[in-house]
Amino acid sequence: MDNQYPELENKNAIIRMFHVTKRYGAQLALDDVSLDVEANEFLFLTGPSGAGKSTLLKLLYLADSISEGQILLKGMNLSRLPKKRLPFLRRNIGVVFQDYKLIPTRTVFDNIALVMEVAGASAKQIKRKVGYLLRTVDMEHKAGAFPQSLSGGEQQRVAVARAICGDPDIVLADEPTGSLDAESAKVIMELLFGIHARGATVMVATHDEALLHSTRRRIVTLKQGRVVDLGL
Ligand SMILES: Nc1ncnc2c1ncn2[C@@H]1O[C@H](COP(=O)(O)OP(=O)(O)OP(=O)(O)O)[C@@H](O)[C@H]1O
Repeated sequence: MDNQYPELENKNAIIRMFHVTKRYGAQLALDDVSLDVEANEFLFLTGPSGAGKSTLLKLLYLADSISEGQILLKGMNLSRLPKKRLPFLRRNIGVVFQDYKLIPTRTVFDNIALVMEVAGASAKQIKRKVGYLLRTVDMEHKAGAFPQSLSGGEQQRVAVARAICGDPDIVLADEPTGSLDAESAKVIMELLFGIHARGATVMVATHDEALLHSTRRRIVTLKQGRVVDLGL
């Protein structure tokens, strides 16, 4: 394992952040964040607007690079990862965004199938898996529809199916219920709890006070880029 901090060895952690700082120009988005996430944990990330929640998730799904510090994902140091290993690592991470980010020119079926297509799965494998996922998120009847014809809750159900299509070990969700009504939000959270129950590590960034009050799971709180409560 490419671990610069052997004194902090934690064999159960699937995500390890050590003194991570992220700057956008002069703006400090994350400030000396250290955080371990255990394999198969379900964890909430919260904090006021601008606290750094999206930035933290972005660093984990490799959409942005860190300014200082280290991140180990499944024991791999992201700063030292050869570029050719990036696609492999990305396939192990499913991402759900607040604004769904479905591809407008592809059908529901094809949006979900994309991850498997890229990974080189056969048409038969794709049909079986996407069919199963469509049933799981109760969207079988909309397989041929295009995203713009769906409600927000339906689009988010498709986005969750897409996120888990490649059987990722880690699912990162950034305000997945932020633009949904209470009933749709509940469905999305149940899907995420289901993914967790099947073995994935799940991190959910949210402002949703009702959700946070009703949970007994770990809540990590950020404020102005710093972790102010590890929720342990
Ligand atoms: N691409 C960027 N360029 C410049 N500044 C950025 C960029 N992305 C984020 N920031 C800044 O970094 C800080 C953290 O932003 P971030 O989006 O991570 O917060 P957040 O906790 O997710 O907020 P919200 O709950 O409003 O989504 C903010 O001050 C933001 O303005």
